[in-house]
Amino acid sequence: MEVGAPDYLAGERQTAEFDVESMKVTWAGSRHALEVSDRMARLVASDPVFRKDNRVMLSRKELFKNTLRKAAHAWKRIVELRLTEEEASRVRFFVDEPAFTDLHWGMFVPAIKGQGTEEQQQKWLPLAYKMQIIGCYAQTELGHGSNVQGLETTATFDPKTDEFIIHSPTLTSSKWWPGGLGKVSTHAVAYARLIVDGQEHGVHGFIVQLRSLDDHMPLPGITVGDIGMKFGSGAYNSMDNGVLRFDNVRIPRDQMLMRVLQVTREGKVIQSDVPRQLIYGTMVFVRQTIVADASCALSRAVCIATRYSAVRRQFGSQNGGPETQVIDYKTQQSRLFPLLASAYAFRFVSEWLKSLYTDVTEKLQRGEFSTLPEAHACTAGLKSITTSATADAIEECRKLCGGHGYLANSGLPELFAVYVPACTYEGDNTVLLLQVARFLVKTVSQLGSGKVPVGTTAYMGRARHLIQCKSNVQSAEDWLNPQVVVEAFEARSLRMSVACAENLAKFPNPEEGFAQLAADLVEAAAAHCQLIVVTKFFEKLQQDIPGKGVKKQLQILSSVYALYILHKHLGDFLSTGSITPKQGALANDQLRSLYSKIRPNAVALVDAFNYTDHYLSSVLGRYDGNVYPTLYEEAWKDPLNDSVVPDGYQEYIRPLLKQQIRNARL
Ligand SMILES: CCCCCCCCCC/C=C\C/C=C/C(=O)SCCNC(=O)CCNC(=O)[C@H](O)C(C)(C)COP(=O)(O)OP(=O)(O)OC[C@H]1O[C@@H](n2cnc3c(N)ncnc32)[C@H](O)[C@@H]1OP(=O)(O)O
Ligand SMILES: Cc1cc2nc3c(=O)[nH]c(=O)nc-3n(C[C@H](O)[C@H](O)[C@H](O)COP(=O)(O)OP(=O)(O)OC[C@H]3O[C@@H](n4cnc5c(N)ncnc54)[C@H](O)[C@@H]3O)c2cc1C
Repeated sequence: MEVGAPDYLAGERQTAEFDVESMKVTWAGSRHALEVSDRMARLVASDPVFRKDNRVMLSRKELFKNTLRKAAHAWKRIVELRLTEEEASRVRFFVDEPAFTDLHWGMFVPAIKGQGTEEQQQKWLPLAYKMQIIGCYAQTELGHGSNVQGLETTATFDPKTDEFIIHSPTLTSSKWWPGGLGKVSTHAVAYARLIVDGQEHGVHGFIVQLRSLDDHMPLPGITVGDIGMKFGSGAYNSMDNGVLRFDNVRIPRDQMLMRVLQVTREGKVIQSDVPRQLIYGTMVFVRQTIVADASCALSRAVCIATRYSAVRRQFGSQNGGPETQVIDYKTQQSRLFPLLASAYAFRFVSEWLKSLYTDVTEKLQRGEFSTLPEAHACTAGLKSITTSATADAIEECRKLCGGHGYLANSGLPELFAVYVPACTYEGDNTVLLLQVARFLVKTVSQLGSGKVPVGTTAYMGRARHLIQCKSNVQSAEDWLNPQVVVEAFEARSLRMSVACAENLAKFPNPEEGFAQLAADLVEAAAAHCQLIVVTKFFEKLQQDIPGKGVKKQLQILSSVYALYILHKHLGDFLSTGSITPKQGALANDQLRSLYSKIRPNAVALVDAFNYTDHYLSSVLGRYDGNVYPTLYEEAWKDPLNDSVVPDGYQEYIRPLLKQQIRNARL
């Protein structure tokens, strides 16, 4: 905010009962992370090239070219200022425009790192790091996305020339969706069925050059282009999601990513001791980053809706005084505050997930693979529940802002349009929950075998207790005890998984049973993932959290998150007998009283996200709360208002009006 400018939300900020600067550190993860983030946000906000308020007005071609300009400018600044990897990734984050660079840094580079041998990494990574080649991740095809084993593209080894022949045998085998592919990438990690000596060896990744490094023309045998406009204006249309066909394209043998499986010069196929699932490793990496991204998108929407709810007034004027701030309505609070709590919950679970991922990666480097299934289940499940909740929440925030939320300059419509595909990409959310369900059912089925469940399923080791325990909540206050809450969540989750396992056992064919019970399995998987989020929030509070009143606020938010989920899924808790109807009602009483505790802190709790007005790009979410004059000014900037009488008046409006006059005379 400019120095000396009026702050219409100052009163809201004065009621805060905690130190906002300390909360900013907790949200960012460390003082260092906050400092870097803050500096990069300001760098981007102060650079006119990164302007984004005109995005929805641009045609697809203009939007795309502008995105290229921004990406090139960002890279120039990164090089000129010698930014670290951490700083560079924050710059890309604050530029806030889906672009080919997301896939280059987010998937192409990680795929080579995770699936390439040492030599392959040494050859390709320096080129990618300097952006002398630009890559994408070409897995999905027109006919298959979720079913990776169903991909049709082939990679046939030719021992005569020591090459692979990459081919798209059918229309449905055309690669379809990869971001950055349509117009920019020079290379792809393309996934194809490996065929050696007539034998199939599953799907593997191959580095394929697509375009000339001299004139950007597609290489012989490559047909490539953009798949067309997507949902919304602006939004994800800055990305060139692409289509790609291979017509017997030859690549050297050493361009197959060979960490998991090697093909020798003689055409021998050698399986290393690395499990084949590592081919899916890039998806595990990205799913983990998507959970962090959910907390960003959600906190952004909540920041807009909270500030605007404090500015907006409707009804309730007493003796000509001001009307009631809509944030004071209990209904507004019961819709908004759980979303605020969810933003914090997702932030902390993403922190934990990142540490789990780092730990598993280190173990994989040492040849220890036992924790891979849990990493897969956690990343898949948390990606699923956090993106679904965030997509719903952005739309709820739009509604919380009433009519003005529907204006493009509220920032919410575009945020929604950019965000919703997160429920689909990197694995459709239902398909991913079914993966979690498989993991849970397997864990339950091994309970009697003496195998002790560990990690996030450790609670299943107490199945005997959890299957029959009764919650001893007797007052609303009791619901503030994390142990009581966690036990109710554990009982619900365990009982749902056990019920699924028991029902599955009734089917002679387990796969048929799995298919029939899929809807129940998805619910059991979601319950397990919600337990993880609740537990990790409470565990965060065990840490030393400095700053006046910060821990207290987080305790309130953790209880709000847990009790909101309990309220939303009360049916599960009751039908599994994990709590009684009376206890459910007490949880609701507690929730109401927690909302009152959040109210004086709400604006400060969203200030703690430390978002610049540039990043928020929302008139309603402005830091200073100066909403109405800005809305009024912005309206006049619309191209329709360039002329008082619109284009088309002479052709279409005037004749109509004249005709009415003639009709009236008749
Ligand atoms: C540096 C900056 C970072 C910034 C990041 C930027 C991010 C940018 C985001 C950009 C936005 C969009 C990009 C989008 C990209 C994409 O969408 S890429 C394509 C993604 N596609 C998918 O996600 C497909 C989903 N399908 C699958 O994952 C699999 O096909 C599925 C798991 C559903 C099934 O696979 P099958 O091989 O058939 O497996 P199955 O037989 O069921 O299971 C076998 C066995 O393997 C285990 N398993 C499955 N997956 C994994 C895994 N990933 N890791 C480990 N283990 C896995 C499974 O549990 C089974 O185990 P079991 O013990 O035998 O039961
Ligand atoms: C914006 C965007 C960016 C993308 N970027 C990339 C990229 O860079 N690279 C890339 O390779 N791909 C990319 N993709 C593709 C993406 O990964 C796939 O679309 C995604 O994995 C879903 O697969 P699908 O489209 O085949 O959906 P489908 O599997 O066809 O899903 C359709 C419906 O069927 C249901 N369904 C499917 N299988 C089952 C099952 N077994 N049981 C129950 N229900 C089922 C789903 O729940 C869904 O409701 C992108 C997609 C989008 C939207």
